[in-house]
Amino acid sequence: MKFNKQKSPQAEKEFGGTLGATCIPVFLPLTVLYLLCVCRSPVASVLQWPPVLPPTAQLWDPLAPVLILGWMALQSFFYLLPMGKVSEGMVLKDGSRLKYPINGFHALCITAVLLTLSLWLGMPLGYLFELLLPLAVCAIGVSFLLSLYLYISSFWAPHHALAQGGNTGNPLYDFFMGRELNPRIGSFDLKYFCELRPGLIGWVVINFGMLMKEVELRDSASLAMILVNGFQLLYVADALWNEEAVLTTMDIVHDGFGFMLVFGDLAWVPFTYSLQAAFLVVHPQSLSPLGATAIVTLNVCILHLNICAGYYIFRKSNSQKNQFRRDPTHPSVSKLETIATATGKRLLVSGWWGLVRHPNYLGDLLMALAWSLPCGFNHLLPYFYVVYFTVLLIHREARDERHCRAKYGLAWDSYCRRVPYRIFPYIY
Ligand SMILES: NC(=O)C1=CN([C@@H]2O[C@H](COP(=O)(O)OP(=O)(O)OC[C@H]3O[C@@H](n4cnc5c(N)ncnc54)[C@H](OP(=O)(O)O)[C@@H]3O)[C@@H](O)[C@H]2O)C=CC1
Ligand SMILES: CC(C)=CCC[C@@H](C)[C@H]1CC=C2C3=C(CC[C@@]21C)[C@@]1(C)CC[C@H](O)C(C)(C)[C@@H]1CC3
Repeated sequence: MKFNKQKSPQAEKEFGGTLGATCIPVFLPLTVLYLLCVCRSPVASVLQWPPVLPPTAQLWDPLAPVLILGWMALQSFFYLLPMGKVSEGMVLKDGSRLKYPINGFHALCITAVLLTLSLWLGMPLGYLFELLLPLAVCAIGVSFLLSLYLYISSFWAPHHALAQGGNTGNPLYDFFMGRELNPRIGSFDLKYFCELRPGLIGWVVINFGMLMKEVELRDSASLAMILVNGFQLLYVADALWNEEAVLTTMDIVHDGFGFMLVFGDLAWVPFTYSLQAAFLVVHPQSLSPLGATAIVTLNVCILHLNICAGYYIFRKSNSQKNQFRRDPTHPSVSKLETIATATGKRLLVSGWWGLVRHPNYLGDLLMALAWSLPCGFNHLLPYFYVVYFTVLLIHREARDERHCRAKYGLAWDSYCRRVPYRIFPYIY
């Protein structure tokens, strides 16, 4: 294959352009380490000054690289096992479609069996709490190395395999955004694998490790810890159960595979999304009889908020769009009102996608809130996820809006007139 230095015509750079692409890879890894330190400090205040810094000895453990590389190898092995069906992705620029194994849920189940077995063999899973910082350091290191490999190898990819946004010719920006859309080693799809396997399953394993640490320290798991573990396990199991739907998301269809996604998948998700569980290990929510009644009532409300409101909206809207994009004639979506676009694709303007322009973000945000509430109201740290996620989704919605306006032009404008609110009905 020949060396490809061709650039795509690029209107405007995203994420703050070259400056953003230079600062974010420094700032975000430090944020992960900082949050992990804050969460185990007694005060657990993100606003604490001077900030809590870890002694260098706490950043490294020789076990960490073994665990991270072993984990990646184990999940790659599950990915390659001939289990589950094979599905096709969306049509690519050259008219072809890639094939993807749909066996993520199998991988989660086998991981659960292995975890149970290791518990039975007496492995101290609670030790993951002590290892969090060195594991995060290694995951960050792996993210940099993998992104570098992806950047270099993308020069051998054919021009039609490059992502629209990540080949501007500016090395820092392209390294950050990702040049190639679907980098593969043989039939092994690196982006699809990283998006759903090592980080997402790693997140629930870390959560479970925090639960075991709590059992070690206080002989039983708290209600708050059980709720956080349960909600987040539901989220991850749902993502893997509906794995096929990820093939119509922005990450797979539009974004290149560069540092932003690699680091997001391998380091950011497992180590910041598990902050609530790690926080609860050091900051248990004490329960007086009155407090217990209030907490149980609150938790019933949280359960409803998470499962009935958040999860329902999130799942239904994602599945509706996925079904529509795969087969608009399917009985579950064929009666929905749509508008035509010049590209031949249609846009849904009724059903969930007629409520707001991103109903799936609304559901996701409601769930995010439900994950933090069990941690009480005395600290900001457990609410980090809600704050970060709101910012991420508002920014993501704006990016998607720009892409869709460029793709669909006037049809997108008429969709916006029909469905004026972006995420929150009557608010935003
Ligand atoms: N937990 C986390 O950290 C994160 C979770 N998420 C979740 O991932 C899920 C996927 O999100 P994301 O990939 O951002 O975006 P979407 O899955 O919403 O995909 C956006 C695309 O959907 C298509 N689309 C938009 N409107 C319509 C319509 N009316 N009718 C038909 N198709 C439409 C367009 O693509 P086209 O027309 O080309 O098909 C658009 O580019 C969401 O639930 C989100 O909450 C996202 C980011 C982080
Ligand atoms: C701050 C930073 C580095 C941001 C990078 C963003 C990534 C963390 C997220 C971009 C899109 C994501 C998705 C999920 C996880 C977070 C990232 C990678 C997702 C896999 C979570 C589970 C959901 O069910 C999902 C499959 C819909 C979702 C897809 C998008």
